[in-house]
Amino acid sequence: MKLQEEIIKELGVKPEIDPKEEIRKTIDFLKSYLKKYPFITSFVLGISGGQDSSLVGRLAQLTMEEMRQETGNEAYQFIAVRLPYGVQADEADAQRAIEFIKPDQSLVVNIKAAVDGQVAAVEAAGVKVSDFNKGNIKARQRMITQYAVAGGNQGAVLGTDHAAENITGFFTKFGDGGADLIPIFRLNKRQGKQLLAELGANPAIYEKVPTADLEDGKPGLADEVALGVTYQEIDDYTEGKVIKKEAQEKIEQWYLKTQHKRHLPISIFDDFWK
Ligand SMILES: Nc1ncnc2c1ncn2[C@@H]1O[C@H](COP(=O)(O)OP(=O)(O)OC[C@H]2O[C@@H]([n+]3cccc(C(=O)O)c3)[C@H](O)[C@@H]2O)[C@@H](O)[C@H]1O
Ligand SMILES: Nc1ncnc2c1ncn2[C@@H]1O[C@H](COP(=O)(O)OP(=O)(O)OP(=O)(O)O)[C@@H](O)[C@H]1O
Ligand SMILES: [Mg+2]
Repeated sequence: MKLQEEIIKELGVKPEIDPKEEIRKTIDFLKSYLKKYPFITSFVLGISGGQDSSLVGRLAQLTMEEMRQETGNEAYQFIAVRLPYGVQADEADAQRAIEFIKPDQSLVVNIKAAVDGQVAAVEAAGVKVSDFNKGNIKARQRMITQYAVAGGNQGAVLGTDHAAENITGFFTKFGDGGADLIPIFRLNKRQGKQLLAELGANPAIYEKVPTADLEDGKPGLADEVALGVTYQEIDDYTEGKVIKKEAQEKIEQWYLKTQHKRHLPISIFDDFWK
């Protein structure tokens, strides 16, 4: 099988989707998980103001509303967590996302003291921490925080991993890659936008330039610049289309280099827990 076909099969991407159907499928997936494990009563997710956490956050909120209605159990709650490092330059975008999600609960945990403390401790041991490496520490600190919130709320941590990010391994291993359930795994970036439009999101939410925003020295660095390939090219590739040779090579290089990262969290395609 051609590598492109193998990757598409592994990621489970469809060339075309019905957004309504995918919304239903995602909510049903999350609900069936909660029904299987009734001691989990909350979902926890960091909200950055970007596309992916806006989508997963809203889907999680809708899931909890349906769970409360069906069971009468008010303990079912979605907890949105703002996780700025100091003051977030695009805080207004994060607030716009919170307004769209309408989470049952919304918390703010500033990760700066923890990240700076961790960097200082490692450097005191003689290991220089680059700005890039510190960026991954930020992502892992966000993971630690989300698990702390889940731990205090009988919760599970959601992740925003999706096909257009998973394919290039563009996430921090055990950072934003560390989660319990990844509800939009199988969708590419443009399909995520279709779901947000169907959910009535302000287009500014899904037109925002995707950024990991992890490096102090490169604020708001666009994913597409960091990757050297566009989401349009990645999305086309995951839909089985023929794309420019250089872009194809770049995507496949990223895929092969990051194979070690594609493990663990439970997706809609896992059935061992059913
Ligand atoms: N072949 C291999 N087999 C087993 N393990 C391997 C390995 N190669 C590296 N490793 C391990 O993996 C580590 C490197 O992986 P990792 O720490 O993830 O670091 P790395 O992949 O180098 O960097 C993460 C990338 O993801 C981007 N990111 C992160 C977070 C969020 C977003 C976003 O879009 O929001 C993007 C970030 O900007 C950066 O470009 C190494 O330190 C090593 O421990
Ligand atoms: N500043 C932040 N505050 C809270 N959570 C964050 C923050 N930065 C990153 N995260 C978490 O890490 C995840 C990965 O970041 P990523 O940039 O891939 O997603 P996004 O910001 O939601 O969307 P986009 O990729 O379009 O920027 C986010 O979905 C979110 O859960
Ligand atoms: Mg982002």
